[in-house]
Amino acid sequence: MSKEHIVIFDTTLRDGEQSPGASMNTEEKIQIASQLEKLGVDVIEAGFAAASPGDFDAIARIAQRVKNSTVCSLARALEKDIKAAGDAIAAAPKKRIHTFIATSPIHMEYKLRMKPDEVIKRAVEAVQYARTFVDDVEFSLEDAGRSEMGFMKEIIDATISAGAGTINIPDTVGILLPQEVAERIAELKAFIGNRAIISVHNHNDLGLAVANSLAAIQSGARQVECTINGLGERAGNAALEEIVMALKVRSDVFDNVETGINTREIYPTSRLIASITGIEPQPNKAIVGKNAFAHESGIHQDGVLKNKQTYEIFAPEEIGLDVNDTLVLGKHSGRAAFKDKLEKLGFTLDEEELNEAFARFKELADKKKDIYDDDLRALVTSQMTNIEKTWELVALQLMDSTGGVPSAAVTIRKNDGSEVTDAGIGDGTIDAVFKTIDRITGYHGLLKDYKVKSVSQGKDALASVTVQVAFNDNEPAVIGHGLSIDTMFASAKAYLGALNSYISMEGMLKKRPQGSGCNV
Ligand SMILES: CC(=O)SCCNC(=O)CCNC(=O)[C@H](O)C(C)(C)COP(=O)(O)OP(=O)(O)OC[C@H]1O[C@@H](n2cnc3c(N)ncnc32)[C@H](O)[C@@H]1OP(=O)(O)O
Ligand SMILES: CC(C)C(=O)C(=O)O
Repeated sequence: MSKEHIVIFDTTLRDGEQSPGASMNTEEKIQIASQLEKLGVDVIEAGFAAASPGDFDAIARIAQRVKNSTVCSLARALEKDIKAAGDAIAAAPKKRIHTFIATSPIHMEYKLRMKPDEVIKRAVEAVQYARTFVDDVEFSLEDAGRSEMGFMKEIIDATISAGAGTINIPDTVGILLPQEVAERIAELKAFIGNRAIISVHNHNDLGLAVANSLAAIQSGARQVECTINGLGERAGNAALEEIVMALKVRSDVFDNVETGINTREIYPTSRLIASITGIEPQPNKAIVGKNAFAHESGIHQDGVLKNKQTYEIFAPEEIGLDVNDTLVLGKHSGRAAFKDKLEKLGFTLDEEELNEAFARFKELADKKKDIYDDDLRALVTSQMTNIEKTWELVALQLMDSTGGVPSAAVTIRKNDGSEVTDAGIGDGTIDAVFKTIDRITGYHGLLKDYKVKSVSQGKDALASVTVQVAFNDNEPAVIGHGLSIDTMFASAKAYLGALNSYISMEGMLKKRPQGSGCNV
């Protein structure tokens, strides 16, 4: 019996980016899109072209780069959004416009302030206009989970006739239970038949997004929208890795369907997203959490030592988690091993990028005894943020004593080659560093958030610092990342990263809510 294909529609770069703090810059998005293509996703929702010039640019560049997956942009049911989407994806060999409008009574009355008839008319016009750009148009009934069945059928009928090939039934607020999803999708499948592919897009507000997606597949949905690590607005979306592995591990139940996902790329993709967004999956997260294959208790360990299957329902290798990876990188490693390792971790670098990363790896290996995979991920992802370095940290000297006044001497280099040194005091050492940088650069930053985490293991672990700084009262905070084995050095780099990002986007900031800068 030939199996039916489940279209895996990844929206990490669109809905995933709607997770607070998950904004990614263009270079990072391109890297992620390439990895999603390697993972084998059918559709990459690369962003919302009308949202900002930065989003448009990222989608356009992904459209030029990605060859095997369909590149998609979201668009409201508005001419200007659809035009932006169509223009942004124009270069892609396979392209889709995804247009949507809300269909629930509460959204139509209070948010859109439109009558149901107007909503249908707008949806039809949107789909027809989208078809002037592409053959592949998806229409979503936003808040379908709270929409009336009769009205959904009416708008679905009209939009299929207007040219939509995929009809998406999102549970936008994550309110449905698996049984309800199963019944609703079965009824819509009977209504739609083979006129369009039924898709689902489930949010995780009650922790049911994956269960609901699987229930939908059992009722006839043939596209699932999902994100890596379950990122997404509020409590997130259905996690791609959980859906795909559930389909695979329980192929006895899902015996009539298959996906095109190369499951061995799941773990590298998850790590790439975590290191770029700084959002780690919770340790007990299914499939990709740090503890997903850890056996802590004696009885379990005993069982696993005798036969792994006593407590493991699939082998970690199936998701590309190589527990026996014996390739150890250190100061004596060469380019070949380095490149091979990066490829295993999901990075595809061109020659110039590889040379730069290799030089930085050697510098790190001189300072640090053990280089872990997470060190390499941090090293490469920080390099990918192609923000022009207007200011670069050269040296940092700190003085702090109990009861004394913390002070910092900072030397930074401007992009014209000139170096400036100054010293200042502050309420703490970090405050002293940031204030001194302000004095030298002439900017005044207000620190909104400061986070430090250890990237790998051991006393010489890399410190990764993320700051959010507002450089102007009227503008939102800018993100900066810094990486060093010294926490204060990493902090200064993160602050300069945010400043460099702010300077490079000064003109654009009024349109774009958040930037991301990185200094290593
Ligand atoms: C369920 C989802 O996840 S939908 C995707 C959500 N993602 C985003 O919103 C991220 C990108 N968004 C943005 O950058 C901005 O909201 C923009 C650029 C799209 C719009 O910005 P603004 O023009 O300032 O509008 P704002 O965001 O304040 O309000 C949204 C407007 O779109 C309207 N709208 C919402 N959905 C739709 C739709 N599907 N079709 C048509 N109009 C819509 C709202 O009714 C509201 O209109 P109003 O201003 O006439 O009341
Ligand atoms: C635009 C749609 C698909 C969406 O993100 C939602 O309804 O949650």
